[in-house]
Amino acid sequence: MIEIKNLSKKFTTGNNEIWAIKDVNLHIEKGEIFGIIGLSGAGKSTLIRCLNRLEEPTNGQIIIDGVDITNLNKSKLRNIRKKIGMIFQHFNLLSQKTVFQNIAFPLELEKQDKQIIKTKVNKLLDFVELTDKKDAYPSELSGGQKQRVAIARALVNNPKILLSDEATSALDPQTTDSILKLLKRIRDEFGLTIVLITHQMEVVKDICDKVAVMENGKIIETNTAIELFRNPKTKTAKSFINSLHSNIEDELIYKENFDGKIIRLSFLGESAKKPIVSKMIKQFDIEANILSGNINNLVSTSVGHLILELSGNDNEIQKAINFLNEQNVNVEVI
Ligand SMILES: Nc1ncnc2c1ncn2[C@@H]1O[C@H](COP(=O)(O)OP(=O)(O)OP(=O)(O)O)[C@@H](O)[C@H]1O
Repeated sequence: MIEIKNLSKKFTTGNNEIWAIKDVNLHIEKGEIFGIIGLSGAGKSTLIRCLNRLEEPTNGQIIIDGVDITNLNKSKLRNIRKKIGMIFQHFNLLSQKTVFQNIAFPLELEKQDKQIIKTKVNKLLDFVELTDKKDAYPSELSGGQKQRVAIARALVNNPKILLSDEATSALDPQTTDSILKLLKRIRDEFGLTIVLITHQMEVVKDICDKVAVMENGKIIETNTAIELFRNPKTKTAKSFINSLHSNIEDELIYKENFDGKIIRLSFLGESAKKPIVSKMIKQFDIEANILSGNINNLVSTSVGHLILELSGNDNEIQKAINFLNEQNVNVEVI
Protein backbone atom coordinates (compact mmCIF):
# COMPACT_ATOMS: atom_id res chain seq x y z
CA MET A 1 0.00 0.00 0.00
CA ILE A 2 2.73 2.50 1.00
CA GLU A 3 6.24 1.92 -0.29
CA ILE A 4 8.96 4.34 0.79
CA LYS A 5 12.14 3.99 -1.25
CA ASN A 6 15.49 5.61 -0.50
CA LEU A 7 13.78 8.68 0.94
CA SER A 8 15.95 11.56 2.13
CA LYS A 9 15.24 15.12 3.18
CA LYS A 10 17.78 17.90 3.53
CA PHE A 11 17.10 21.22 5.25
CA THR A 12 19.36 24.15 4.48
CA THR A 13 19.49 27.05 6.90
CA GLY A 14 22.12 29.65 6.08
CA ASN A 15 25.35 27.73 5.55
CA ASN A 16 24.07 24.71 7.47
CA GLU A 17 22.78 21.54 5.88
CA ILE A 18 20.83 19.03 7.95
CA TRP A 19 19.82 15.64 6.57
CA ALA A 20 16.66 15.15 8.68
CA ILE A 21 15.97 11.79 7.02
CA LYS A 22 18.54 9.63 5.31
CA ASP A 23 17.84 6.85 2.84
CA VAL A 24 14.67 5.56 4.51
CA ASN A 25 13.04 2.40 3.12
CA LEU A 26 9.71 1.14 4.49
CA HIS A 27 6.88 -1.06 3.35
CA ILE A 28 3.47 -0.52 4.98
CA GLU A 29 0.60 -2.92 4.29
CA LYS A 30 -3.05 -1.96 3.85
CA GLY A 31 -4.95 -1.97 7.17
CA GLU A 32 -1.79 -1.97 9.23
CA ILE A 33 -1.19 0.28 12.23
CA PHE A 34 2.45 1.15 11.66
CA GLY A 35 4.36 3.00 14.37
CA ILE A 36 7.55 5.00 13.91
CA ILE A 37 9.26 5.58 17.24
CA GLY A 38 12.30 7.66 18.02
CA LEU A 39 13.69 10.29 20.34
CA SER A 40 13.25 14.01 19.75
CA GLY A 41 15.12 15.11 16.61
CA ALA A 42 15.24 11.61 15.11
CA GLY A 43 13.37 12.80 11.99
CA LYS A 44 9.93 11.33 12.66
CA SER A 45 7.88 14.48 11.92
CA THR A 46 9.83 15.16 8.73
CA LEU A 47 9.26 11.59 7.56
CA ILE A 48 5.50 11.54 8.22
CA ARG A 49 5.10 15.02 6.66
CA CYS A 50 6.80 13.73 3.50
CA LEU A 51 4.06 11.10 3.16
CA ASN A 52 1.52 13.76 2.10
CA ARG A 53 4.19 16.13 0.80
CA LEU A 54 3.62 18.74 3.50
CA GLU A 55 7.40 18.44 3.34
CA GLU A 56 9.03 17.96 -0.08
CA PRO A 57 11.49 15.04 -0.10
CA THR A 58 14.98 15.78 -1.44
CA ASN A 59 15.52 12.28 -2.88
CA GLY A 60 13.59 9.04 -3.12
CA GLN A 61 10.09 7.83 -3.85
CA ILE A 62 6.80 7.44 -1.98
CA ILE A 63 4.52 5.03 -3.77
CA ILE A 64 0.91 4.88 -2.59
CA ASP A 65 -1.29 2.22 -4.22
CA GLY A 66 1.15 2.05 -7.11
CA VAL A 67 1.33 5.84 -7.67
CA ASP A 68 4.60 7.66 -7.05
CA ILE A 69 3.34 10.78 -5.26
CA THR A 70 6.73 12.51 -5.38
CA ASN A 71 6.15 13.27 -9.10
CA LEU A 72 2.56 14.52 -8.99
CA ASN A 73 1.55 18.00 -10.11
CA LYS A 74 -0.46 20.24 -7.76
CA SER A 75 -3.94 19.19 -8.87
CA LYS A 76 -3.17 15.45 -8.74
CA LEU A 77 -1.49 15.96 -5.37
CA ARG A 78 -4.64 17.69 -4.08
CA ASN A 79 -6.70 14.63 -5.05
CA ILE A 80 -4.27 12.21 -3.38
CA ARG A 81 -4.20 14.35 -0.23
CA LYS A 82 -7.96 13.90 0.17
CA LYS A 83 -7.23 10.21 0.61
CA ILE A 84 -4.67 10.92 3.35
CA GLY A 85 -6.09 12.32 6.61
CA MET A 86 -3.79 13.74 9.25
CA ILE A 87 -4.01 14.49 12.97
CA PHE A 88 -1.55 16.46 15.08
CA GLN A 89 -0.30 16.78 18.64
CA HIS A 90 -1.90 20.24 19.07
CA PHE A 91 -5.10 19.35 17.19
CA ASN A 92 -4.93 22.34 14.74
CA LEU A 93 -8.64 23.20 15.07
CA LEU A 94 -10.09 26.51 13.88
CA SER A 95 -10.90 28.41 17.06
CA GLN A 96 -13.59 30.64 15.46
CA LYS A 97 -15.57 27.66 14.21
CA THR A 98 -17.80 25.27 16.13
CA VAL A 99 -17.16 21.53 16.39
CA PHE A 100 -19.64 20.92 13.54
CA GLN A 101 -18.08 23.64 11.37
CA ASN A 102 -14.54 22.34 11.99
CA ILE A 103 -15.50 18.86 10.80
CA ALA A 104 -17.50 20.24 7.85
CA PHE A 105 -14.72 22.60 6.73
CA PRO A 106 -12.88 20.28 4.25
CA LEU A 107 -16.21 19.49 2.54
CA GLU A 108 -17.17 23.17 2.38
CA LEU A 109 -13.89 23.91 0.63
CA GLU A 110 -14.99 21.35 -1.95
CA LYS A 111 -18.34 23.16 -2.25
CA GLN A 112 -20.24 19.99 -1.45
CA ASP A 113 -24.00 19.96 -1.08
CA LYS A 114 -25.15 21.28 2.32
CA GLN A 115 -27.43 18.33 3.03
CA ILE A 116 -24.67 15.81 2.22
CA ILE A 117 -22.31 17.72 4.53
CA LYS A 118 -24.88 17.66 7.33
CA THR A 119 -25.49 13.92 7.03
CA LYS A 120 -21.78 13.12 6.87
CA VAL A 121 -20.76 15.36 9.78
CA ASN A 122 -23.61 14.12 12.01
CA LYS A 123 -22.56 10.53 11.33
CA LEU A 124 -18.97 11.31 12.28
CA LEU A 125 -20.04 13.23 15.39
CA ASP A 126 -21.86 10.11 16.47
CA PHE A 127 -18.82 7.93 15.68
CA VAL A 128 -16.48 10.05 17.84
CA GLU A 129 -19.20 10.43 20.50
CA LEU A 130 -19.42 14.21 20.38
CA THR A 131 -22.98 14.81 19.13
CA ASP A 132 -23.81 16.78 22.28
CA LYS A 133 -20.85 19.13 21.62
CA LYS A 134 -21.60 19.94 17.97
CA ASP A 135 -22.23 23.66 18.68
CA ALA A 136 -19.36 24.10 21.15
CA TYR A 137 -16.16 25.99 20.28
CA PRO A 138 -12.71 24.35 20.65
CA SER A 139 -11.94 26.49 23.72
CA GLU A 140 -14.85 24.79 25.50
CA LEU A 141 -13.46 21.28 24.95
CA SER A 142 -10.97 19.06 26.78
CA GLY A 143 -7.80 17.89 25.00
CA GLY A 144 -9.30 14.46 24.31
CA GLN A 145 -12.49 16.01 22.89
CA LYS A 146 -10.43 18.34 20.66
CA GLN A 147 -8.51 15.35 19.30
CA ARG A 148 -11.81 13.57 18.59
CA VAL A 149 -12.96 16.57 16.56
CA ALA A 150 -9.64 16.54 14.68
CA ILE A 151 -10.05 12.81 14.01
CA ALA A 152 -13.61 13.32 12.68
CA ARG A 153 -12.33 16.13 10.43
CA ALA A 154 -9.52 13.88 9.17
CA LEU A 155 -12.10 11.22 8.25
CA VAL A 156 -14.59 13.47 6.48
CA ASN A 157 -13.16 12.85 3.00
CA ASN A 158 -13.20 9.04 3.49
CA PRO A 159 -9.39 8.72 3.45
CA LYS A 160 -7.56 5.43 2.94
CA ILE A 161 -4.64 6.48 5.11
CA LEU A 162 -4.51 8.30 8.43
CA LEU A 163 -1.26 9.96 9.51
CA SER A 164 -0.91 10.65 13.21
CA ASP A 165 1.81 13.09 14.28
CA GLU A 166 2.22 12.52 18.05
CA ALA A 167 -1.59 12.65 18.43
CA THR A 168 -1.55 11.54 22.06
CA SER A 169 1.58 13.32 23.30
CA ALA A 170 -0.33 16.21 24.87
CA LEU A 171 -2.90 13.96 26.58
CA ASP A 172 -3.05 12.27 29.99
CA PRO A 173 -2.75 8.43 30.11
CA GLN A 174 -6.49 7.78 30.40
CA THR A 175 -7.37 10.09 27.50
CA THR A 176 -4.47 8.61 25.49
CA ASP A 177 -6.00 5.20 26.03
CA SER A 178 -9.41 6.33 24.74
CA ILE A 179 -7.91 8.00 21.64
CA LEU A 180 -5.84 4.87 20.86
CA LYS A 181 -8.99 2.74 21.16
CA LEU A 182 -10.71 5.12 18.73
CA LEU A 183 -7.83 4.81 16.23
CA LYS A 184 -8.08 1.04 16.47
CA ARG A 185 -11.84 1.21 15.80
CA ILE A 186 -11.15 3.38 12.74
CA ARG A 187 -8.79 0.74 11.38
CA ASP A 188 -11.13 -2.13 12.22
CA GLU A 189 -14.38 -0.54 10.98
CA PHE A 190 -13.14 1.51 8.00
CA GLY A 191 -10.10 -0.57 7.04
CA LEU A 192 -7.79 2.47 7.13
CA THR A 193 -4.02 2.18 7.12
CA ILE A 194 -2.64 4.18 10.04
CA VAL A 195 0.91 5.51 10.18
CA LEU A 196 1.74 7.09 13.49
CA ILE A 197 4.83 8.67 14.93
CA THR A 198 5.46 8.69 18.64
CA HIS A 199 8.11 8.83 21.30
CA GLN A 200 5.87 6.83 23.67
CA MET A 201 6.46 3.08 23.80
CA GLU A 202 3.00 2.70 25.43
CA VAL A 203 1.45 3.74 22.11
CA VAL A 204 3.44 1.08 20.22
CA LYS A 205 2.53 -1.52 22.83
CA ASP A 206 -1.18 -0.68 22.80
CA ILE A 207 -2.00 -0.48 19.10
CA CYS A 208 0.87 -1.00 16.65
CA ASP A 209 1.15 -4.08 14.43
CA LYS A 210 4.57 -3.09 13.10
CA VAL A 211 7.22 -0.69 14.29
CA ALA A 212 10.19 1.14 12.82
CA VAL A 213 12.76 2.60 15.20
CA MET A 214 14.32 5.84 14.00
CA GLU A 215 17.57 7.46 15.04
CA ASN A 216 19.53 10.32 13.45
CA GLY A 217 17.32 10.32 10.36
CA LYS A 218 17.68 6.59 9.73
CA ILE A 219 15.49 3.56 10.33
CA ILE A 220 17.68 1.38 12.54
CA GLU A 221 15.24 -1.47 13.17
CA THR A 222 11.89 -2.58 11.70
CA ASN A 223 9.80 -5.47 12.92
CA THR A 224 6.39 -6.63 14.05
CA ALA A 225 5.59 -5.18 17.47
CA ILE A 226 5.67 -8.71 18.91
CA GLU A 227 9.17 -9.46 17.58
CA LEU A 228 10.45 -6.05 18.61
CA PHE A 229 9.32 -6.62 22.19
CA ARG A 230 10.51 -10.22 22.13
CA ASN A 231 13.92 -9.64 20.68
CA PRO A 232 14.92 -5.99 20.26
CA LYS A 233 18.15 -5.70 18.26
CA THR A 234 19.30 -2.16 18.86
CA LYS A 235 20.19 -0.37 22.08
CA THR A 236 17.58 2.30 21.32
CA ALA A 237 14.76 -0.26 20.94
CA LYS A 238 15.87 -1.97 24.17
CA SER A 239 15.86 1.28 26.07
CA PHE A 240 12.37 2.21 24.75
CA ILE A 241 11.09 -1.16 25.99
CA ASN A 242 12.85 -0.78 29.33
CA SER A 243 11.24 2.66 29.70
CA LEU A 244 7.92 0.83 30.25
CA HIS A 245 9.17 -0.88 33.37
CA SER A 246 10.90 -0.04 36.58
CA ASN A 247 12.72 -3.37 36.41
CA ILE A 248 16.46 -3.80 36.38
CA GLU A 249 17.63 -3.09 32.85
CA ASP A 250 20.02 -5.50 31.13
CA GLU A 251 22.71 -2.82 31.13
CA LEU A 252 22.44 -2.47 34.90
CA ILE A 253 23.14 -6.13 35.52
CA TYR A 254 26.89 -6.31 35.95
CA LYS A 255 27.98 -9.84 35.13
CA GLU A 256 30.98 -9.55 37.39
CA ASN A 257 28.65 -9.23 40.41
CA PHE A 258 27.33 -12.74 39.79
CA ASP A 259 29.07 -16.11 39.90
CA GLY A 260 26.56 -17.85 37.60
CA LYS A 261 25.62 -17.36 33.97
CA ILE A 262 23.13 -14.53 33.29
CA ILE A 263 20.48 -15.31 30.68
CA ARG A 264 17.59 -13.29 29.31
CA LEU A 265 14.48 -15.26 28.33
CA SER A 266 11.78 -13.93 26.00
CA PHE A 267 8.55 -15.83 25.71
CA LEU A 268 5.25 -15.31 23.88
CA GLY A 269 1.73 -15.53 25.38
CA GLU A 270 1.19 -19.29 25.41
CA SER A 271 4.63 -20.23 26.71
CA ALA A 272 4.20 -17.66 29.48
CA LYS A 273 1.45 -19.82 30.90
CA LYS A 274 3.54 -23.02 31.03
CA PRO A 275 5.72 -23.80 34.06
CA ILE A 276 8.86 -23.98 31.89
CA VAL A 277 11.32 -22.56 34.41
CA SER A 278 10.23 -24.85 37.23
CA LYS A 279 10.45 -27.85 34.85
CA MET A 280 13.97 -26.78 33.90
CA ILE A 281 15.06 -26.57 37.54
CA LYS A 282 13.64 -30.03 38.26
CA GLN A 283 15.14 -31.63 35.16
CA PHE A 284 18.71 -30.29 35.35
CA ASP A 285 21.21 -30.06 38.16
CA ILE A 286 21.23 -26.26 38.29
CA GLU A 287 19.96 -23.43 40.44
CA ALA A 288 18.09 -20.44 39.03
CA ASN A 289 17.93 -17.03 40.63
CA ILE A 290 15.38 -14.54 39.20
CA LEU A 291 16.92 -11.09 38.73
CA SER A 292 14.17 -9.34 36.82
CA GLY A 293 10.90 -10.04 35.03
CA ASN A 294 8.19 -8.24 33.13
CA ILE A 295 5.29 -8.84 30.81
CA ASN A 296 3.99 -6.58 28.01
CA ASN A 297 0.43 -7.06 26.80
CA LEU A 298 0.44 -6.22 23.08
CA VAL A 299 -2.49 -6.05 20.68
CA SER A 300 -2.67 -9.76 19.90
CA THR A 301 -0.50 -11.48 22.50
CA SER A 302 1.79 -10.97 25.48
CA VAL A 303 5.56 -10.91 25.48
CA GLY A 304 7.38 -11.71 28.71
CA HIS A 305 11.00 -11.32 29.72
CA LEU A 306 12.86 -12.95 32.56
CA ILE A 307 16.46 -12.44 33.53
CA LEU A 308 17.92 -15.41 35.42
CA GLU A 309 21.25 -16.27 37.00
CA LEU A 310 21.96 -19.96 36.39
CA SER A 311 24.46 -21.73 38.66
CA GLY A 312 25.84 -25.24 38.19
CA ASN A 313 28.36 -26.93 35.94
CA ASP A 314 28.69 -25.66 32.36
CA ASN A 315 27.40 -28.88 30.84
CA GLU A 316 24.16 -28.83 32.86
CA ILE A 317 23.64 -25.11 32.15
CA GLN A 318 24.05 -25.71 28.40
CA LYS A 319 21.55 -28.59 28.56
CA ALA A 320 19.10 -26.30 30.41
CA ILE A 321 19.51 -23.61 27.73
CA ASN A 322 18.92 -26.21 25.00
CA PHE A 323 15.77 -27.31 26.85
CA LEU A 324 14.49 -23.70 26.93
CA ASN A 325 15.16 -23.30 23.21
CA GLU A 326 13.18 -26.49 22.53
CA GLN A 327 10.24 -24.94 24.41
CA ASN A 328 10.25 -21.98 21.97
CA VAL A 329 11.72 -19.64 24.55
CA ASN A 330 14.25 -17.21 23.13
CA VAL A 331 17.45 -17.33 25.20
CA GLU A 332 20.17 -14.69 25.14
CA VAL A 333 23.28 -15.08 27.26
CA ILE A 334 24.12 -11.66 28.69
N1 LIG B 1 12.11 23.29 8.76
C1 LIG B 1 13.29 22.89 9.21
N2 LIG B 1 14.42 23.58 8.97
C2 LIG B 1 15.62 23.17 9.40
N3 LIG B 1 15.82 22.04 10.13
C3 LIG B 1 14.73 21.30 10.43
C4 LIG B 1 13.42 21.69 9.99
N4 LIG B 1 12.54 20.74 10.44
C5 LIG B 1 13.27 19.82 11.11
N5 LIG B 1 14.58 20.15 11.10
C6 LIG B 1 15.68 19.38 11.72
O1 LIG B 1 15.58 18.04 11.25
C7 LIG B 1 15.87 17.14 12.30
C8 LIG B 1 14.69 16.18 12.50
O2 LIG B 1 13.59 16.92 13.01
P1 LIG B 1 12.13 16.29 13.21
O3 LIG B 1 11.23 17.37 13.73
O4 LIG B 1 11.73 15.60 11.96
O5 LIG B 1 12.43 15.20 14.35
P2 LIG B 1 11.41 14.47 15.32
O6 LIG B 1 11.91 13.09 15.50
O7 LIG B 1 10.02 14.63 14.79
O8 LIG B 1 11.58 15.29 16.66
P3 LIG B 1 10.44 15.88 17.66
O9 LIG B 1 9.79 14.69 18.28
O10 LIG B 1 11.22 16.73 18.62
O11 LIG B 1 9.51 16.68 16.77
C9 LIG B 1 16.20 17.97 13.53
O12 LIG B 1 17.59 18.11 13.60
C10 LIG B 1 15.54 19.29 13.23
O13 LIG B 1 16.21 20.35 13.86
